[in-house]
Parts: sequence; structure tokens; C-alpha cells
Amino acid sequence: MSQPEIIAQLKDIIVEGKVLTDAESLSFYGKDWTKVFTPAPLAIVFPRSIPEVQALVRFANKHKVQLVASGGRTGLSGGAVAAAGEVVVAFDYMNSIKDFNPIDRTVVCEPGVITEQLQTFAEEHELFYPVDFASAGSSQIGGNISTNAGGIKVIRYGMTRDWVAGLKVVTGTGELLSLNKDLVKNNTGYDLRQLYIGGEGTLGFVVEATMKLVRPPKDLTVLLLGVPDMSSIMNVLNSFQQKIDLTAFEFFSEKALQKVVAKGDVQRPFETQVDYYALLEFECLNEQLAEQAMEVFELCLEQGWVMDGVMSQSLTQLQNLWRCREDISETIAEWTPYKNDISVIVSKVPAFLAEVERVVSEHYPDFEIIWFGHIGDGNIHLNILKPEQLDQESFIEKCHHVSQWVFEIVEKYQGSVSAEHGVGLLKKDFLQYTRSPVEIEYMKAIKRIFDPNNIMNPGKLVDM
Ligand SMILES: O=C(O)CC[C@@H](O)C(=O)O
Ligand SMILES: [Zn+2]
Repeated sequence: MSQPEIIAQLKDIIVEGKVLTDAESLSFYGKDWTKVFTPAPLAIVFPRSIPEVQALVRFANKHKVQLVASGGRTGLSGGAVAAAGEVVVAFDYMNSIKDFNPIDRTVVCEPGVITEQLQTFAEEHELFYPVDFASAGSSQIGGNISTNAGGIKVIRYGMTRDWVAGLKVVTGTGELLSLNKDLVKNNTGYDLRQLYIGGEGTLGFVVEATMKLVRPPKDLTVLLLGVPDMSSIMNVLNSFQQKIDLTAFEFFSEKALQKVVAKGDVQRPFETQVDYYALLEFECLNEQLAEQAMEVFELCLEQGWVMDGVMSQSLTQLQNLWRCREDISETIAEWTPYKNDISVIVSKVPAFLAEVERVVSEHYPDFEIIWFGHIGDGNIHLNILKPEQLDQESFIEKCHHVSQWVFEIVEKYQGSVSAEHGVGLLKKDFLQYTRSPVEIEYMKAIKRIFDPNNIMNPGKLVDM
């Protein structure tokens, strides 16, 4: 079937929604936040109902049309990129909250519901949706599920996976499956829901999700601490965790802070300049907890693990302190950074970091390195900034080369080459540092079952 014929047929299938083929839309919907791939989709379709999605998948199977699911496209691994004539399936019009069940504390969402929309809905009902990250204002629930989004509260609340009570999916053959039926207890064999969470759209589309909510945290307080070196950060984490249940424990380097402050919207938390900063958050429920936090803070000062610090006294101050950390990714985007999103178990972080630091400073002597991340759950974001005079291609080639050294350390420590951003196109070549060859074969076999014609986000995660 010719391309104009495919487009004409798409318009017949997506009756209620719309189909776009203009150059601007193709470019806009064909890329995510990686920005390194050149978008080249055939068309963008906007279904409005599950039957439309099913009809689309059946048509795509018949004519071997490749489909790429598209949410807010805030991904950082190229998982939602359409660079090879695919049809992008955007869920922007399947964006309503369909049901709320206060007894079960669940919300039924269409895939295009924006994360912030769900967070606000939960707040309006005196509840809380805890998966949070800087792109919550544009990312969509369907995308969050397909990438198993993490974010800044994982240490306390886990990843998106922990908040999915049930899923409706359309498989790669157009079958509609209702997975887990929102049950808390359901021991009836393989939990297929879990395959779609983090499946990066390679097994089919998430077309409805029942998300869990929880009681909101009370009296959140942030402590931002200046820390002389990476190993001290872990001592700080251990000292606080012995006494207080934390809702977040993040870190970033002085370089990262400098970039954010230079933008002009955020102020330095305190005058003292140190190499690293730890941001920790907890529910300051009573006087006793506040005193305990101060005691641990003083202990850390005495030990030389902390050089200076500030504790939030108001919601505004808490939000401003958070911006020192949350604004980093967007701020450094203008340097087209090469991103590493790596993790190990928390107890291995100090030794792991020491080795990665050594390799990075040896192999990137001339590049600016920005360290930050969710160190409390073992996840480090290592961003290498592109020098202005270096062209994009040579930069990526050099970074790819150094990545292998980093990933060898990841493998040695049994860590992950993608802690939360997903594999997509960017990390596909490095999957074997975290997954064994047999595991990868099983993954491919699973894909063949759900998507026998390899039409669902082909070329992402694994090559078939
Ligand atoms: O840009 C990055 O490398 C990380 C983005 C995001 O996961 C964050 O933690 O801010
Ligand atoms: Zn992150």
C-alpha cells in the first residue's frame, strides 16, 4: 500500500480523532527530549477511543505499518522517537479521568492524562499521587507507565510500577486485555500487567490505567546540606536514615548549582561553596522530629561530612530549595548533554562512584561533567556537556566510547545502564551490561508473542 493510501485509510479509521501530516506536526510529534534523532514519521494519529486504537492496530498488522506510542514525549532515551516513517499514535485526546473510587483509593485514567492533572485531582480529594519529577507538567500517565517513570520520591514511594492497580492494553495484534482488574490480591499466575509497565510501548498500547493514591504527606521539610565529597554524602544519608524516614534524598554538584543559579531564577541556598549538595526531605510531624533532624545535622557537621546547611521554614522556601535540584536537567539542556542514568544498590554506591569518578575524570579531561541524581535510591545522573566548538557527531562518538568504560563498572557492580529513563534507542547497544544474553532472548520471545509482526515501537529496547 502506498503512503498516500495508508494516510487515506488512517483517516477512515480515526474518524472521531484526527490525522496530521504537516511538516511541523511530524517534527513535533516525532521526537522526544533527547533531541539527537531526526524525526521522520509518516503521520500522527490522535485516537479518541479504545475501539479506534484496536482498529488502528489491526490495520497496521495487515499492512505492516509501524506504530510508535506518544505521550508527553519528555523521555530521555529516544523511546518515543519516530525516525523511520512510522505512524505516531498520540493520546492527547484520550486524556480524561474516568472514575474515582474513594474506598479503594484509585483513579481510572485514560493514557493521555497529564501527571500533574492526576496529582491535582488527588489533592482535590485530599489524597496524593506520589510519583513526581520535573516534567510532571507535560508527561502523560500512559508514557509514565510505559517507561516505569521514577523521579524524586522513589526512596519513599517507589516507581510508577508500584502505583498501577490495573491496566487495559491493546496488544500488538489488536486484542484488548484487562490486566489485574485493579485487585490488591490476585495470585492467578503471571502478572502480564508488569510486562507493559516499563515495556516502552514495544508490546502494545496502554489504553487505560487504574492508579493508586495514598494519604498526603504532612509538614514536609527540606534540608539542603553542603557536603565536601561524595563519600560524605553516603554518611549523611545513613545518619539521617537511622533516625528519620525520608521522603527524598537527592544530590548535585557545585557545577550543577552554578548553572541553575546563573539562569537567574534560583538563589544559592547559602554562601559557602562546597563540591556537592545533598537535599533531603522528611515529614516534620512534631517537635521531636525537628530536634532529631537538628541533632543528626550537628553530628554530620562535627564529623566533617557537612560544611553548611539550611532547613526550610515555609512552603515557599521548600519549593525554592527543591528548584536547586529540579531545575538542573532543563538548565543544562542547552549544552546537548550526553546522559548516563545509572544505578547500583545503595550499599555499593560509595565504591561504585569512586570508580566511575576515576574513569570519567581520566577520559573526559576537557569536558564539563555535571553530577546529580537520586542518590538515596542508588541512581546517578551523569551528564557530559558538549563543548561549543565540538560537533554533535564527534561528541556522541567520544561519549559512547567512554560509556563502555562506565558500563563495565556498572556490570562489575551488577548495576543498571538505565535506572529510570529507559533503554529506547539510546541505551539499546548497552543492554547487555545489565541483562544477560539469555534474558534478552526471553525478552525478544515475549515481544514476538504480543507483537508477532514487530509493528509496536520497532527498534526500541531490543532489535528483533
Ligand atoms: O537530565 C537528566 O539526566 C535527569 C533528568 C531527571 O531524571 C532528573 O532526575 O532530573
Ligand atoms: Zn532522575
